[in-house]
Amino acid sequence: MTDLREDARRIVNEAIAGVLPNQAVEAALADRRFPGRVYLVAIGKAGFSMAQAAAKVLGPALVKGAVLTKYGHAQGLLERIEVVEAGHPVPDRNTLYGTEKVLALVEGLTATDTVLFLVSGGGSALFEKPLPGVDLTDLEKITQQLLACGADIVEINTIRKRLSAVKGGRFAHLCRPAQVFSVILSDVLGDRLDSIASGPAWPDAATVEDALAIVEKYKLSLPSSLLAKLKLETPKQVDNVTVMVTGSVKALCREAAAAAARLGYRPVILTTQLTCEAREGGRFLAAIAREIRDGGYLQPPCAVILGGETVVNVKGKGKGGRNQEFALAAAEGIAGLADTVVIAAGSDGTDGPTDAAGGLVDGQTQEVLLRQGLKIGAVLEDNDAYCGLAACDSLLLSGPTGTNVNDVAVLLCR
Ligand SMILES: O=C(O)C(=O)CO
Repeated sequence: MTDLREDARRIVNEAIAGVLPNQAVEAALADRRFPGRVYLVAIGKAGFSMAQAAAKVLGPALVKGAVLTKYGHAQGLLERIEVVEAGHPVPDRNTLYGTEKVLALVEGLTATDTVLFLVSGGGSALFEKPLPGVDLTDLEKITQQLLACGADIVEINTIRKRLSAVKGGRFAHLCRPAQVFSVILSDVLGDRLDSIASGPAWPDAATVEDALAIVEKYKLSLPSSLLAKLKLETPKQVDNVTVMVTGSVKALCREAAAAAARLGYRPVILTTQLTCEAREGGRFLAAIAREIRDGGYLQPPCAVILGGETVVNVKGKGKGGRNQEFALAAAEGIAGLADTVVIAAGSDGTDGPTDAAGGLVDGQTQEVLLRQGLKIGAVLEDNDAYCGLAACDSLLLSGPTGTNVNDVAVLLCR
């Protein structure tokens, strides 16, 4: 009989392999002919693999390009394409440097030129030029507040768009008169094009009122200069863009279900739209495990799959990410159960500001931590899931995967 933990790893690895963007980008470009010169811009955590796939299809038709991706996400050099790594989730100097490179690339194009714009999640932090009057320190401070307050990605990006000269449709305007052909790997539930990477080439659906309501809801502290920027309307029309969306958390969950079935588990995808507090998600999945062990709901061997993007309200000083909090909370809920594991992973391989993708726990995890004097409740209170999971050898350390379509959690019962 195979090891339950190994099965969980395998299911997640195979699910991620099934949503790598390479094939989708190749398919999107295979029969497409662009009339004039083609310039490539790829932003986001999957930027390198998307650019690599596109360059392979375009061959000599590609004049030049730029990739802006997160530190550690470049996988080598690409001919005629400059690769810049930068800060994520908080933008840094390299973000601004890389963005200037991109803007130089699209300056002075003609109406027959095409900007092939490859977009993946993470692009908001990696592609940024602040509006005049906003500086990098302002962006760092507001990003940190937004990430810690429990706002979801649509809310976070509603604010980001209003402080930026490239987000919320403004990049598409800067490419004019060239046409923009955009291939988008979605990491936003419902595939909202104005939210994925803050929609550099899509009109902003949010209004000034929406932005101010978010400031009020989360009691964000902003200097009056930034508040004034939030009151400026973003472009509501973009007329030089064609978009193809590829990949999503739904596909990730379907791949996980198929991988589980191959290993002999009965798979059930419970939802692909989980957006609650991460630890609540973990507790919920643990409650389902208990139900299964009580003889209800599903017969083992089974795999219960959740997909989505949970949030964390950061109150402590520890280190972690939403998938790590999810897994650790689940460990408390499944404590003492035999033949039960929970794995929670970000498909990009980097959960929160850490080098871990998530966590993998079982019915013994809580006991192992208690023997070291660590109580799961206290670790979660300090938002220190990384250290908690490290202490019981339960971190997932895959490294960057080359894709980014949000998160998956799997409960395996045998
Ligand atoms: O805005 C971003 O960068 C995200 O990760 C969501 O697409």
